[in-house]
Amino acid sequence: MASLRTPLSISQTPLLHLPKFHCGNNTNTWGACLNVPKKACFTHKNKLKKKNNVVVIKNVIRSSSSPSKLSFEELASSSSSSSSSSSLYSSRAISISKLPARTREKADNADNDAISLLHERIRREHGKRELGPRTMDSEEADKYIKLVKEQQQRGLQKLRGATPGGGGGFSYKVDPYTLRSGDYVVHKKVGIGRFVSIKFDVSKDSSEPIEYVFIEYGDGMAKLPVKQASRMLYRYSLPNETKRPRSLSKLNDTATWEKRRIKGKVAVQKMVVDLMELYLHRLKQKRPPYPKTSAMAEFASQFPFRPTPDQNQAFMDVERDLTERDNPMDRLICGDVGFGKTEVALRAIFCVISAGKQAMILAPTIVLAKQHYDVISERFSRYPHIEVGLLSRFQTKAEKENYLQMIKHGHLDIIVGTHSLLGNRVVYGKLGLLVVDEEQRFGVKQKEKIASFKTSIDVLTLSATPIPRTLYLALTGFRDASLISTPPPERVPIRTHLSAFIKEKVKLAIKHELDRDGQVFYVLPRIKGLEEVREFLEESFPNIDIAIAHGKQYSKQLEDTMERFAQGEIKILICTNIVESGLDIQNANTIIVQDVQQFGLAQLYQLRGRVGRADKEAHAYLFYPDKSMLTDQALERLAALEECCELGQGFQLAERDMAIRGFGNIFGEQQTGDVGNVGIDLFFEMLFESLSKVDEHRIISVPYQSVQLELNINPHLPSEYINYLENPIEIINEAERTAEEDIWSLMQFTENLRRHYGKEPFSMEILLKKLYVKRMSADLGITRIYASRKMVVMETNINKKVFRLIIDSLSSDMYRNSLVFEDGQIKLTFTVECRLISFSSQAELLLELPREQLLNWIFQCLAELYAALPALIKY
Ligand SMILES: Nc1ncnc2c1ncn2[C@@H]1O[C@H](COP(=O)(O)OP(=O)(O)OP(=O)(O)O)[C@@H](O)[C@H]1O
Repeated sequence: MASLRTPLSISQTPLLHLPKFHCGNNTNTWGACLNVPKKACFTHKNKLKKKNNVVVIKNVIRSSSSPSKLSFEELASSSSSSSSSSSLYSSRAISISKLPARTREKADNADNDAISLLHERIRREHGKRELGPRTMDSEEADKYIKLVKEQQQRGLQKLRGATPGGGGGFSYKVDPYTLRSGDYVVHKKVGIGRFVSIKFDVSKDSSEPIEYVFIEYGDGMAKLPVKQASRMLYRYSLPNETKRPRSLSKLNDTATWEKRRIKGKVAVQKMVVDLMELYLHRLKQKRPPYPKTSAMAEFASQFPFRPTPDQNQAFMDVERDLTERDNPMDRLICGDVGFGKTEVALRAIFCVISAGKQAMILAPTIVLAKQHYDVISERFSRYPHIEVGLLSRFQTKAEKENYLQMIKHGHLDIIVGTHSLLGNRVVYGKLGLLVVDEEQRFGVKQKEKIASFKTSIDVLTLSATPIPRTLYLALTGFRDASLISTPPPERVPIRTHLSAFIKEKVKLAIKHELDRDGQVFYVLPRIKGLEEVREFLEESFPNIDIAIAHGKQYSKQLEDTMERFAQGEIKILICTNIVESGLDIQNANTIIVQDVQQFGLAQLYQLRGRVGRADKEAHAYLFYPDKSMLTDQALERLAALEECCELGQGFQLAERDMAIRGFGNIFGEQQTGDVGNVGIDLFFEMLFESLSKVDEHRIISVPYQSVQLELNINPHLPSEYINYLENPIEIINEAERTAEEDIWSLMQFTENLRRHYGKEPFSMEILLKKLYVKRMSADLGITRIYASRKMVVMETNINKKVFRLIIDSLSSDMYRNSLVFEDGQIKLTFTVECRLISFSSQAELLLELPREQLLNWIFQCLAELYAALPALIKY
């Protein structure tokens, strides 16, 4: 007892200043300061200098028979019996979890110990995302995974014509005859090389010459029979991408490539898991389903056309999202221009506002917003109680203010507008649905704002040329998507004419349209040339009404012009791409685009889609100034547009666009690096492989308490440390409790402990490691760990495929070579480690090994295995 209470020598060390504690009446105090010997491993030198507070540390009340050293178990178990005494000093003592929350800091002088390294690694490899308590049970997870897989299959089928029931129909391999000299190619077994040529050559065992593909590698030339090459070669980058690999692989060093390939595979797997978890997170947001009413059926029956089968499917999908699911909808309606997406949105709006909520329609341009407003007002005209409002810059300040008030107080049911609706000044009383038209045309900040809506309200996105990422998400099944791939009946493909600009051609085209009493769009990439065109056209067609429209016009003027064009008074509209998306004027069936090379592919596709929206044959004339002035990229784009002239080719076009612009646009920086490692086609093959196996790579954690660690280690904590801890029992209990919670809580606990008491003594480190081992085991589905002869055996619920993936994720060859999986057990053989720890005995080594060393070894091994977790779906 005396030793417990004897303060440590003052002369030996600088003062240890810890936060000031006030003691309860029954606690013994040691006085104002406590000095700790320098050699005591738990001192925290750097901290000492910084802190100025004076410390009052309480002593633990213990009976005189208390041992000077307590084992962890003894401490923990004494907690219940000593709870009364514990309460004596716990009322004001600081619990570790209540300490200042600078939890991400490292303990200054504990940087290089195994626990700190594990923390660093977990933060690096698991990202900032903290897993938190898992609320999803296996059954729920199964349901979602099934959903994702179904969507994935539907998406793939629709987008690429894959056969149902499998990923068939895909081939990422390249046809060698399409390669150009200098193209980078990837051979799955050898790595990245540069295509040289295809030439006839004689093989070793035949005199007949056959065709070979010659590929240059870092250390020589390889030749591959064409047949084999078409099975083994992938493109490194897309045909129009100029991306170069860092280096060429070497024929004599396939191991380096193999490592790179496996690294790529694991990265892809992690990406899939990330997407999956994001998706699941969204699915966990709840809102009550909307009621399904007869009024909805009545509203639907007022649609003047017979819906196409794809429209019907989209109606059903959306209705199901709203009325059957209890989490907010985030659905993409992908349909080519003019295929009838608007009606899908209108029915969703009806459903939501019938339940007393508001709906907001966000359009990329004011012209389009106005059109939506007109269409909605017309479609809802039989429901006079439904208030529709358009918020636009055409309004005066007072009008705007009035609208904002109406929105806020829920007096407007449907609000249409541009991005101004996303501003902070707009306060919604009871917003239930957001419809976003052409999301890709909004800026980054606006997209972020839109994304922030998605967790709380239903969002429906309409898109004709989906941005690559959207397309990709839809394709992978992580976003709900309905595809409208068939046009309304009687639609005729738009005839596209691409040529150099000739005034006569322009005149002829316009005359043809005017002769059939139609209207013409004349589009330029900039405002500057509009007047010049007007002069030319007024000269050519003196009796025809011609007007100019662009975004910089005085708002009222623009509104009037658009109105008059919609009414058919104006026959030729000379404009910028303000008419780009969504505008639906059925009588305008000729569009002329001058300086076509200055538009993006998706833009052009949209522009072309302004015509041919009824049953008349429509024409799109795309003029460039002179072919010699076009860049290769521009030519490629235009050729793509001319090729995709059939109805419904918007998706192919989006893909082409994606190829032209490069994959950096779809993936984040990290993924771009991963793509760079293995090349785009192999990356995609891996991606789809990983997606199709998303349900196989699941890890099912086990309860922490069910993990049996049969190592028989119960180290005793030195009495100095016990005394030094202001509340050892509570601290020890808290350690166990945080370990039981999750790894992040345990990490936080350890860091706080170190921050306040310095690096722990060896025996405490061992105790902590036991907790980490149990925590990591529980997360990895390991239920029992024991030593058997030369092995450590870990009984687990994982399957062979998961084990394979874990092994692929390991960064250390040593563990890769010493781990095997057999009959539900991961076995860690001793031989490799044996060298490391210089043990020579051959038999029963593990039993002879110091227990602490064995624990360290297991700790390190689990830390390695743990790095694979981000690549696994966790439940
Ligand atoms: N099933 C149908 N049969 C005939 N016409 C239809 C059908 N569905 C919609 N339409 C009409 O086709 C035109 C284009 O429809 P809508 O504006 O909904 O297309 P969209 O997919 O939104 O096109 P965009 O991407 O250009 O905005 C509209 O005039 C609409 O009334």
